[in-house]
Amino acid sequence: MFPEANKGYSYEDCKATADWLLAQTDVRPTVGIVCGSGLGGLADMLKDQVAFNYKDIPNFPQSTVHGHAGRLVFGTLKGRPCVCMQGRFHLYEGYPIHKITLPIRIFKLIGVETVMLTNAAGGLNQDFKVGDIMIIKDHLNMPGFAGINPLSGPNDERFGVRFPCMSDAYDRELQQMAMDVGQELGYGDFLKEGIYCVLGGPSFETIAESRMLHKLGVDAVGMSTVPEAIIARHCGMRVFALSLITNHAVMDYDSEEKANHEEVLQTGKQRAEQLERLVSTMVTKIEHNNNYV
Ligand SMILES: O=P(O)(O)O[C@@H]1C[C@H](O)[C@@H](CO)O1
Ligand SMILES: Nc1nc2[nH]cnc2c(=O)[nH]1
Repeated sequence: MFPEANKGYSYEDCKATADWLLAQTDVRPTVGIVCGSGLGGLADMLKDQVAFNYKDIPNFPQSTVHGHAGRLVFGTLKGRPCVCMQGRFHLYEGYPIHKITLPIRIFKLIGVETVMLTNAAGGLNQDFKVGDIMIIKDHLNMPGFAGINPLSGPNDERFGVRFPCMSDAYDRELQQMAMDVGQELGYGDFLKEGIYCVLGGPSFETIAESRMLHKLGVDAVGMSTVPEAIIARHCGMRVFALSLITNHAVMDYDSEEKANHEEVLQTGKQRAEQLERLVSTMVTKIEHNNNYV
């Protein structure tokens, strides 16, 4: 009934990868973090690290993008057991969507309860500045409009239901926590919230595309995160996501600005410290069983 290409990984495949990882480390993470472009420094915050190169993990794809190291790092963050993807996978790398999101199901099977996704994105909201951190409150899944959804194909109820709700994709308590922590840390001036739109990439947006997305109410545009959020919600994990606004999406034919990956990585470096502090402080406040203390 379903074409072979749409089948993805079976529950047993995912379990085999999860069991392989659990046999190599005593760390039992309840928080899983995904580092966006240029944001891999988040993984370096973990203490007592046990790290695996993606090429050594059964079933894992390889990172092909500059700024994505390709390591899965286990460790503790201020005493809390965490796992961190230092590098993620994107549709434009040529991977089928099921492969991109495989690590999120592995997170679930090793005991992760809360997923924290980070990305680099182009700002469409005219009030946003380069260097702003946007807490994602909702998304537009553009590839999904064309049927490219990580849940397409047969559904395995051991992960979740056939038709998962997405109106609560981004946990409101965690959004509030991020705002509170950001205020406490003095980040009020550059902490924003908004709607993220995923496109397939790798080409950046034309002016017409950026204008269209802006009219649709999109605040930031990127090439990731949404498939991961869908898979995480499908299997019942809480999701928090943020975008670092690394560049302005060009919306004016007179503009000299040109989006480029070097600028994206450079902005990541400039905001790395604050982003790391925001995420690590949040982790210390996320208690086992997803309570916010
Ligand atoms: O992995 P993220 O979404 O942070 O990466 C963004 C999108 C492209 O991969 C790249 C463009 O510079 O950054
Ligand atoms: N699609 C898209 N992805 C990005 N990642 C970082 N900046 C951008 C951008 O301007 N557009």
